[in-house]
Amino acid sequence: MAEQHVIMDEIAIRRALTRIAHEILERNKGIEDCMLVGIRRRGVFLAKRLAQRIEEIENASIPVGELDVTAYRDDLEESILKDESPPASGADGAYPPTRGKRIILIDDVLYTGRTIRAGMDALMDMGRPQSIQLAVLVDRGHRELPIRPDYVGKNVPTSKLEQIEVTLTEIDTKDQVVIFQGRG
Ligand SMILES: O=P(O)(O)OC[C@H]1O[C@H](OP(=O)(O)OP(=O)(O)O)[C@H](O)[C@@H]1O
Ligand SMILES: O=c1cc[nH]c(=O)[nH]1
Repeated sequence: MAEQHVIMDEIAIRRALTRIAHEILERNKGIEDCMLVGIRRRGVFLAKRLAQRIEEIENASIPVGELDVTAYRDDLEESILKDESPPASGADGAYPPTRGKRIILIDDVLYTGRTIRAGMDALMDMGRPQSIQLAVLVDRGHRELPIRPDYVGKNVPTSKLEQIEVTLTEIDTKDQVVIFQGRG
């Protein structure tokens, strides 16, 4: 098995999310009209953790939505029909209203930017938001589209041969970010 290096442990992930929660509040001057939207799958858990921290800091709740970008990807042989799979849902399965919201889109890793492009298209199809901001736990560079994050847990310069893997306790054994040599 390829050698792995831990670049963020549980404590580092926790601190990064706490910092991002404060940055979101500072930039938006609170949470009015704000909504967190996590990209499935791990972005959703990060969004829920951020919502919890924001709630603790502000003593007010912020809506959380889930986004499945599969139908909007540009790397599928045959795109799944958009109306066959609903792109988004709230934490309780209901569609959250996105029109007019300041949306903070959340994902674990930002690489080429293609997932985020798909996410923005999905959001636009659901109703015109006031704005979209982007929060990621790790930015590893190598963008193929003009997309940049507003909030970053950790910038990790990488080669294209390396892989970043984020694991979260909600679905994995531990909270951790590792880097290893992949297939590029
Ligand atoms: O900027 P990009 O080049 O689009 O890469 C980033 C995406 O890649 C990963 O998802 P992946 O499709 O590998 O699936 P996973 O969530 O199951 O890991 C990651 O979770 C991001 O969503
Ligand atoms: O290294 C990478 C690239 C894209 N997505 C990941 O999760 N890791």
